[in-house]
Amino acid sequence: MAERAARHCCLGWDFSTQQVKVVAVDAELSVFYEDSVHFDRDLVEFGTQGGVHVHKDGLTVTSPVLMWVQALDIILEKMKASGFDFSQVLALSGAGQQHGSVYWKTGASQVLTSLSPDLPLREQLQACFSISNCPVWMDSSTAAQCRQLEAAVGGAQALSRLTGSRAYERFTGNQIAKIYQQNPEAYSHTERISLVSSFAASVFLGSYSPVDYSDGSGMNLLQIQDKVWSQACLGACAPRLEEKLGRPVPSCSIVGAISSYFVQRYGFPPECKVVAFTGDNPASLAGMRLEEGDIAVSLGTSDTLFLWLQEPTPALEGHIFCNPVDPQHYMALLCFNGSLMREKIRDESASGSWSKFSKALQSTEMGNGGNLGFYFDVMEITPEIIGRHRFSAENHEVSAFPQDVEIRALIEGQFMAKKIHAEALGYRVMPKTKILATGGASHNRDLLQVLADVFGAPVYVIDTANSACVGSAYRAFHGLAAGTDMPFAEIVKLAPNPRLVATPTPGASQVYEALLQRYAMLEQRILSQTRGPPE
Ligand SMILES: Nc1ncnc2c1ncn2[C@@H]1O[C@H](COP(=O)(O)OP(=O)(O)O)[C@@H](O)[C@H]1O
Ligand SMILES: O=C(CO)[C@@H](O)[C@H](O)COP(=O)(O)O
Repeated sequence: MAERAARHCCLGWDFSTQQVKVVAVDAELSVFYEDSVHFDRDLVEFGTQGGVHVHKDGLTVTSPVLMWVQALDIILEKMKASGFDFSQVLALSGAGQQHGSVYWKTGASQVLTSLSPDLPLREQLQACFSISNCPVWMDSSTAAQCRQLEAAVGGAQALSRLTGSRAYERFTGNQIAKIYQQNPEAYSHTERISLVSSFAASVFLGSYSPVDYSDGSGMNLLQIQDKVWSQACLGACAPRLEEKLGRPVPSCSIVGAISSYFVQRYGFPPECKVVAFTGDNPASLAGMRLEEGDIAVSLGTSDTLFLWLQEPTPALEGHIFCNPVDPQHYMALLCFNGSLMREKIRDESASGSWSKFSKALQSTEMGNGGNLGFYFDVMEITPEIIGRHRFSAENHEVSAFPQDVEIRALIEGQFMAKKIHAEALGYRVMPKTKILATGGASHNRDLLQVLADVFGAPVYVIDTANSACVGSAYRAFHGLAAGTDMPFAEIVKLAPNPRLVATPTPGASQVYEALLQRYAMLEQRILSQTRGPPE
């Protein structure tokens, strides 16, 4: 058999809600290997749906930490079986679903540093966690802790100025506060708290990895301008929290060399560097190489919309994070529920088939004959609305739509909400605006056509929908150049340009101008009905 040519590369990982994914990117920035392990399908023994367990209260949402560990075992074994040459890996980095937290039990660091290469990780790490089911970003059970945190720092606006966001239920500080209040024993037996991103980095390092500034901005604990933990926030959440979190680091830091476990078991070179892992949205920003004026839309388990910002402008809606590739800058992010609702409507109205779902989008007209819908089976994040609400062209609430109309109402509604809330943050579509789409649903061209029509801007994709993985591999290359002051844009200048996949249909702006106004008005109507009169 011909010898495979050596191909130096960096690996990019993504520990997202529904799967663990990896890509290998070579020195010319070409992706030459991609793999994934899907939690529901490949790890059925954990019994997750969409990668999570929704608890009886409908608010608490967790994922088993050992499922993530075992997924890593499986994907590495798959790579080995395919003949992947680990000896060529110069560096690796990765991403994690944001806000989720992992609780390492006292003594776990000892286990991490002395893993035997003869055994899988799952067998050796199973006693290492004081909480086996980790709170994840879909959890909305910490309203009480959010109010406590805001009160402690002088209100929602003050917290937003400090940490980039008002208190959000899914943000890690509030989740830690709940664990401390409801399970103080487990909290006191915890020696380290990681984000999903820094947990994954810790496994590769064989010791605790610090949290990076960008993912750390999703905790309601980090002062985003000073890049230090806020003592007021730490104190409001739980005692001795600073020592359990460790010191945060710039996102492009090399946090160490890979653990000898991976060298001996898989053949990584001992000098392979681990670059700080970050959140999946910050990693996607890196993978999509955003430019000023562009807007990125990630259509994954969650839908997110993000922008590069020079200056932070924290508000009561949306989030400001430290920028993952430029320590002087920031990014804005809005988060919405995404694919799980699309899948539900696909199952109900398109017999579970994406191609029938697409046909419904093709056979219905822009503007849907004036029919509008809001579909939130679980509490929406931006804004907080629950339930399904359908309106006729005359703004009368109706109980059902024909199947095709239902599908278009869902997709137009999801995209109109994104445009309205991005504009509330000050974003404006400009003549040179590009929309960069990524995530699993960006495979669907009919869906991207609606996105182009609603926003009135062209939609582009990069060659893989896994921008968080690709961005992680790019960040690993950037980490290798640390110390040379090489800007990230210089590192990725050879990367393939995004491809145009949809341009606005003529007449779209007239149709959606009116519809957007109605959507915003109806959204306010639903909000005032569900929230009741102002206090
Ligand atoms: N053709 C398609 N049309 C619409 N959605 C799709 C299509 N193919 C996959 N998806 C959606 O992509 C989702 C997974 O997206 P992905 O970005 O990989 O998720 P995550 O990174 O959050 O685990 C699936 O839940 C599925 O609903
Ligand atoms: O909560 C947020 C962002 O604030 C989510 O975007 C999570 O980061 C989950 O990401 P996916 O698994 O959907 O990519």
